[in-house]
Amino acid sequence: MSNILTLQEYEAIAASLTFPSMSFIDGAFRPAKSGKTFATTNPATGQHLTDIAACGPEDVDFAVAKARQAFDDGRWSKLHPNERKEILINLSKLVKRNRHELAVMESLDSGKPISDCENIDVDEFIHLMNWHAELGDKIYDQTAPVGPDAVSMIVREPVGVVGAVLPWNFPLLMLVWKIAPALAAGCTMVVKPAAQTSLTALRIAELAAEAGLPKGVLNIVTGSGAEVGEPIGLHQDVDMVTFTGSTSTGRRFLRYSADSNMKKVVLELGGKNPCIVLDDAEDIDYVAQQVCAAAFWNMGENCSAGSRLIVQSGIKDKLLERVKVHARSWKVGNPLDPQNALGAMVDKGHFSKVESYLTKGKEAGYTLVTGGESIDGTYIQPTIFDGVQNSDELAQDEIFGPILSVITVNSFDEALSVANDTDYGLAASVFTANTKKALRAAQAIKAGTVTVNCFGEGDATTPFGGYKQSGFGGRDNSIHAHDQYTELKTIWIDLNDTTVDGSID
Ligand SMILES: NC(=O)C1=CN([C@@H]2O[C@H](COP(=O)(O)OP(=O)(O)OC[C@H]3O[C@@H](n4cnc5c(N)ncnc54)[C@H](O)[C@@H]3O)[C@@H](O)[C@H]2O)C=CC1
Ligand code: BAL
Repeated sequence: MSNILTLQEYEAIAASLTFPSMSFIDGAFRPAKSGKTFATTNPATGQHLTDIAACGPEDVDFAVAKARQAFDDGRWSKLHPNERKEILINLSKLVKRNRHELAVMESLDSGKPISDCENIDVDEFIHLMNWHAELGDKIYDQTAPVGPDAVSMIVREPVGVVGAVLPWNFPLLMLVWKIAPALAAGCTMVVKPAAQTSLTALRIAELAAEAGLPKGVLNIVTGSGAEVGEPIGLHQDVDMVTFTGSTSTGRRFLRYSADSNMKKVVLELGGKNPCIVLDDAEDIDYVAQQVCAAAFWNMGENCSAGSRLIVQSGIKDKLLERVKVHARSWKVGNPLDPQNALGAMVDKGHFSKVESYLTKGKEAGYTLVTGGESIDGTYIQPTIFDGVQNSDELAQDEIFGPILSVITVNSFDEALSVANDTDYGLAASVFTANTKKALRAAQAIKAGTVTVNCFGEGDATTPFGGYKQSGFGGRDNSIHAHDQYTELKTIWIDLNDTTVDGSID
């Protein structure tokens, strides 16, 4: 069943929305202790949406204290797993009930196309919250094979207070990737959404309270990276940080940990992901469609975007013809119009960054296959440059926009070597009719996810994260995400009936 409404219906919802504007700490909306605010605008129209609490270190201290109290007194961590499950499933139901409001809020705040907000961000939120809620009371601990004279239990315990620092490209999705497994494991949380896109996280916290989540368990602190992200990273009473964002900011979290309490750090970082198409790939039209999805989905504002097309010379011309046709069918414009597949870039700063690569591509003299223009200082056309060398800036930098670089290779081995010639290692796709080559490629490519004859990121059941400078310390999604929010404890019981003086009882 389609959840998509008409443009007019979305505009009516947009006109009726009230936007949350304060941080959510200890079960209540609160202004920043300093009283400061910052404006949040709709990147597609420039319309002012609301002023949001510009929190600082003192608000982080307050939120961490409340999360610590909520963890230590066991109101969540010691609740029966079954009861935690019920509350998280209630939250999932409430999101479903409010799905259109959340989808519109997400689209207005981020510039993302409404059809994606509905069919991906909101739908996945509902699914992932349910999936992890259901997992929470189905994970068994273990005993170790220690022989007849002892019993050794290996038990999982929630890590404690988890800080989550989020990006702006998938505000709802990255929120649920972090909070669903962490809450299901029994942790309490202090979450910092990206300053550009704080609205839906605040609304989710409100819905979580309505679902029965106890006070202090999920706290949302709004503000900048320097004023909120850094104090979370450096906090002595935060036990773990999970971060999704740029590799340079991820690096800082390792330093914050080293400079504070050696908190556990999990980083999901950038990518410059290869999409390999070999000469023997079948169904070229489908391959072209997938190449475009990899490059242009979410305006290319996607860590797993397939932004390097590594194509074997024998199939290249035929493939590019079809890729060009598909790229031109991706309509760009008003994010609230369900007909549009690409919306606005998230803000002016990011728009300028991406636009500068259009200029660089033209100045470098690459062949412009399609696109190449920005629109209204807001949108970027799906763009393809052919003739790029893998060592060039366009092929090495994470542009985070709808710009595809085409790199031509002459052999399978060259394709693999070019694919791995990057600092990143998040995702890759390979298209070939030869199963052995597909598996050899999947083994050889240093990336956390390799898809064969399709583009994708896996699903709730599969771990997501990176090799090399794309990730560190763990994986989002799947049972492995749950693991990262727990500590392993060994409990050893000696069964020998010996007393202190060595005699048998
Ligand atoms: N892997 C991914 O999913 C993402 C990658 N990026 C990449 O990063 C580039 C820059 O985008 P940004 O928004 O600047 O990314 P960023 O990595 O700086 O921002 C992500 C989060 O980190 C916070 N943050 C920023 N500086 C911080 C600091 N010093 N200490 C603690 N937290 C801090 C931000 O407020 C935001 O919540 C993009 O063009 C893109 O290439 C951006 C967002 C997501
Ligand atoms: N592609 C989902 C994760 C991310 O872009 O950050």
